[in-house]
Amino acid sequence: MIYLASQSPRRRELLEQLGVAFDTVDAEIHEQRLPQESPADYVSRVAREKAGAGLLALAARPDAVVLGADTDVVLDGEVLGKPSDAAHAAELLARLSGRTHEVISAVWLLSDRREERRLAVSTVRFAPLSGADIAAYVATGEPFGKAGAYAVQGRAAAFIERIEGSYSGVMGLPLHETWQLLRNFGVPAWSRN
Ligand SMILES: Cc1cn([C@H]2C[C@H](O)[C@@H](COP(=O)(O)OP(=O)(O)OP(=O)(O)O)O2)c(=O)[nH]c1=O
Repeated sequence: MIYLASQSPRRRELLEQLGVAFDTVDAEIHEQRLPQESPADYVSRVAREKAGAGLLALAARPDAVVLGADTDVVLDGEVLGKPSDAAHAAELLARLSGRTHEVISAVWLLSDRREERRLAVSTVRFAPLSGADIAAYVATGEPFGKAGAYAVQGRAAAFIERIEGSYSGVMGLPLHETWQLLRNFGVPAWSRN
């Protein structure tokens, strides 16, 4: 049985899109980048810790395969994270304005016998935004709970000139990479009715 170690409704929807039967498991972990840790290493570690916490919580089920994922926005080597309030959201969006940034998504599959990871790195180009654009977007409430203070699948689509990489990865779960991992673990996608 597959378990998604995530509270994110977006990840649930994305995994449903693959047609895989799964359940969710609670896996709250503390997310903090270590000194000297690269953004990709950080995102990967957090995703693995989520999956590991899920596996631990399911110790009673030896057949469990747990999926953990993490997504972050990286600009000039800095991990932007989620906005703490409206002013922080506006500040993050002003930094992304007119520039290209990276979105790193890591996905891990863990069982008590094996573990495997895939990473999806995408580049996203934002149009130059005015102060009014940013204020209007923050007022929608959409930036909250999102890495980099925007949602590609929401109204921020209006700001995005170009994406290269994995659209589902930018949303939070890179589906091609997830499908590859599931196959390697012997879980057929499209298995759900
Ligand atoms: C860049 C971007 C991020 N996001 C979201 C995806 C992730 O849910 C969130 C990044 O935070 P994460 O820490 O990756 O995930 P989460 O806290 O939402 O969920 P959980 O830890 O329970 O799995 O930002 C979008 O929805 N759209 C986007 O365009």
